[in-house]
Amino acid sequence: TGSSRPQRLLKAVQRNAAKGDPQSVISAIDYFCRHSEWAMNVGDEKGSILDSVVSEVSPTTALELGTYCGYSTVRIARLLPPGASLITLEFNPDYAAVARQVIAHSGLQDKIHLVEGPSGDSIPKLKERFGITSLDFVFLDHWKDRYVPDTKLLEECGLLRKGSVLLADNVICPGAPEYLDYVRNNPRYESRYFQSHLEYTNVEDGLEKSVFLG
Ligand SMILES: O=C(NC/C=C/[C@H]1O[C@@H](n2cnc3c(NCCO)ncnc32)[C@H](O)[C@@H]1O)c1cc(-c2ccc(F)cc2)cc(O)c1O
Ligand SMILES: [Mg+2]
Repeated sequence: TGSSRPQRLLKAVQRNAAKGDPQSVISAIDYFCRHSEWAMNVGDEKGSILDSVVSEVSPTTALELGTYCGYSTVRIARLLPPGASLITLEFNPDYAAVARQVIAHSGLQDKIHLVEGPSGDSIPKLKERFGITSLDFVFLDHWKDRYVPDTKLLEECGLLRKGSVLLADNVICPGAPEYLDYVRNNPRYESRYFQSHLEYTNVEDGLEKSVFLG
C-alpha cells in the first residue's frame, strides 16, 4: 500500500531541510503544505503568534497535547531556554513515529520528551514520570472536544500554578466552542483571543491564550 501524508511530509523534511537546523525543518514543512499537500500543522501565521507567546513565557517546563508530525513541537522547542524541556503527547503510533524523525532531523531531541498514549492516561503520570511540580506553558492542539476535559484534568492533577499559560489552537476553525466558554467564563482564567487564519488558507481561525490565576 502507498505512503501516508505524514510519511510524505517527513520525506519532504529529509530532502529539503538541513539536519540540525530547526528553522529549515519548519520552512520545509510549510513549503510542503502550501505547494504539495495541506496538513493540520499550526502553520507559519499562527506559528508566529505561538512563537511570541513561548518567547514571552520562556517556559522551563512545557506541554503539548497532540504532536501530529512534530511541527509545533519543533517550533516550541527551538525557543526554549537552556535546560528547559517540552513534553508532547501523541496517541497515534504512526504519527508518533513520523514526529520522532522530524524532531531528530531538527536536532532538538534532547529538549523533547514524546510520550505515546492518550492524554487522559499520560497527564496524571507527568509529575512522577518527569519530576515536575507544575507546567509553565501548555499548547492544546489535539481533538477539539478534548480541550475542556484535559484542561480540567490538568487542574485536578495540580499541574497548573498561578501564571501557567494555556494556548489553544483552532478555537474558530474547526472550533472549540465549549473550551472558549470554559476559559472565558471562568474566574480562574484570564483569556485573550489572537485572531489569525487557518494554516495555509485565508479562512479565519485563531489562538486563545488563557492565564491560570491559581
Ligand atoms: O482536528 C484537528 N486537530 C486534531 C489533532 C489531532 C492530533 O492529536 C492526536 N491526539 C488527538 N487526541 C489525543 C489525545 N487524547 C484525546 C483522545 O484520548 N491524546 C494524545 N494525542 C491525541 C492525534 O493522533 C493527532 O496527531 C485540526 C483540524 C484542522 C482542520 C481545519 C479545517 C479543515 F477543513 C480540516 C481540518 C486544523 C487544525 O489545526 C487541527 O489541529
Ligand atoms: Mg491545530
